[in-house]
This record gives sequence, structure tokens and C-alpha cells, in this order.
Amino acid sequence: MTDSGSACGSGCSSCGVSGCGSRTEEPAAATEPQRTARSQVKHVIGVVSGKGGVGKSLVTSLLASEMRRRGHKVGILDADITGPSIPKAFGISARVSADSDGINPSTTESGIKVMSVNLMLPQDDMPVAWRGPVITGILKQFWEETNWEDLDYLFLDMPPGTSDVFLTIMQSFPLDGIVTVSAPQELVAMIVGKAVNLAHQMSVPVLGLVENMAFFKCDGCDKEHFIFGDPQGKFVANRYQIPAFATLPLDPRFARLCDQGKIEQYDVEGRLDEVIEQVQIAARLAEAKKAQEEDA
Ligand SMILES: Nc1ncnc2c1ncn2[C@@H]1O[C@H](COP(=O)(O)OP(=O)(O)OP(=O)(O)O)[C@@H](O)[C@H]1O
Repeated sequence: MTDSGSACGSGCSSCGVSGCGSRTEEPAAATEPQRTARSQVKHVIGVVSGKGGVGKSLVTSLLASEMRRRGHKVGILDADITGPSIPKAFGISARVSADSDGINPSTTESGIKVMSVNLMLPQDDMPVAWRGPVITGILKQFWEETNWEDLDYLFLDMPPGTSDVFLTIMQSFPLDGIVTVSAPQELVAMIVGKAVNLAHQMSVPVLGLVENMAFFKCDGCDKEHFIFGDPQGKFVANRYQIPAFATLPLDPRFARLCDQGKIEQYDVEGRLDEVIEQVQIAARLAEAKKAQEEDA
């Protein structure tokens, strides 16, 4: 059992929960090196949600677009293998190509590099009915063999929930931290707590919480309507000591721009600034730690 007893699957060799008194084997190395010579990814940030359909892919797309707008070199790895929605949101249909050096990702209009299983399938409505071990193998291959070139930030659109695929990503990708996405119902807030607790147990920093669909702004009266109930995000962020908090409105333009493949055009009007600041702080901390290790 773990300290809390909540995340134990008895698989000591594959479990990443730190501080477990029952561990008999150390987990696999936390970071696999990238094999392709054409990749230099500086920082990896996961975007997670305890529950499906709350807007995790949307938040991944908005964070990546905003970082790109600020001049960073950005990539997205669509790790939601069974429900990949990133290519559609950015209007990418060109299949990825491969050469002897590795897989070449597709590029969005503003220059974000994207790798997704949907960019390898002959048709984008072809289902992916693979079990966990196959999916985790593919994700590792995407990480190790994609020619990302130089990237400042790689965002991972993680699968929803806390499945075995989620656990593998938390263990085997060199994450600087995660951003978690929730919606304003109590149920969602409770499930966010599970993902956050798991991240804490695995020693992955939780950098920010984005409460999506927090309110709807009416054209007629310009008033904010809390149609899904009272916002929970601020309370959840305080409770789990998450340093940054942001809200996004329920906005039909999101769905429209995603459908049109033009999500890069959405202006978040500074709503994600606090979260982005924490991402940049985590990046600086990781760089300082790396420099220290190299000096030692
Ligand atoms: N704030 C919002 N306003 C309007 N539509 C939204 C909003 N957030 C998300 N949507 C729409 O809801 C749908 C689901 O969003 P999204 O794919 O980002 O969720 P998800 O959490 O990644 O889902 P899954 O867990 O299934 O991967 C999309 O069509 C998206 O355009």
C-alpha cells in the first residue's frame, strides 16, 4: 500500500508513487532519452483532467497558441490516443511523414509542431481500439522518435482520468509540471482532486488549474451567468495549493473555431496569464536544476 493507500495497483515495478513502504523494486527510469538527433525539447508540460469532456484539448490548444504568440517554439503531442482532437482544432489534415531520422510532425499555421495518431491514420474517423500497453508503447515511440527540432515547450494533451496510460506518461515523460482542467460542478472538482493527489504522490508539480465553462456572458445584458452552478475552481486551487488559477467562459466561438480548425485565432485576452507565468517559472526552475547538476 502507499501512504494514502489510494493509488496502489500492487505493480511495484511499474508504479511511480514515491514514499511507498511496500516498494520492492525501483520504477523504470523516469525519462527515456529522445533517440532522434533532430530533437531538442527543453520543457514538457502535461495538460490533464480527471474527467473527459471538460475542455482539456481546448486548454492545451489555447496554451500552445498563446506561447507561440509570445514567440516561443512550441509543440503538441496529442497523447489522447483514443480521442485525438488536436489536428481537427488546428485544421491539420496533412499526414506525418517519416524518414531514416524519425517521424516528422505536422505544423500549424502559426508554426506549432503537432504529433497525433490521427495524422498517421488513412482516415481521421478510423477508430483506435488498442489496449493500454499498446497505447503506452506508441506514446513512448512518439516521444523518442519524433523530429521535434528545437522546442521551448512541448504540451502533452493527456488522456482523461487516471488510467494506466496516464500513469505511464506521468512516469516516463520528463514533465516540468502539469496544468489541470476542470468544469464548475462539484463532481468534477472532486475528480480533479484525485488527479492532483496522484500528481503529488508522483512528485510532479501541479502548476495551474483552469476552470473551463465557468460562466456564460450574455450578449444582451453583458452579465456573467453561472449556468453550471457556482464556480468551484478557486476553492479547489486553494485546497490543493495549486499556484495559478484561471477561468474560461462557455463560449460558442470555441466550438466554432475548433470545428473550423482555427483555434489559433482565439484571443484569450490574458485569461491564461497566471497559468503561463507558472509554466515559465517551472521552466526556469528546471533549467536551474539542470545547470546545478551539470556543475556538480
Ligand atoms: N468553454 C467552452 N465553450 C464552448 N465549447 C467548449 C468549451 N470548452 C470545450 N468546448 C467544446 O467541447 C468539446 C470538448 O472539448 P475538448 O475536446 O477540449 O474536451 P476534452 O476534455 O479534451 O475531452 P476528452 O476528455 O474527451 O478528450 C469540443 O467540441 C470543444 O470545442
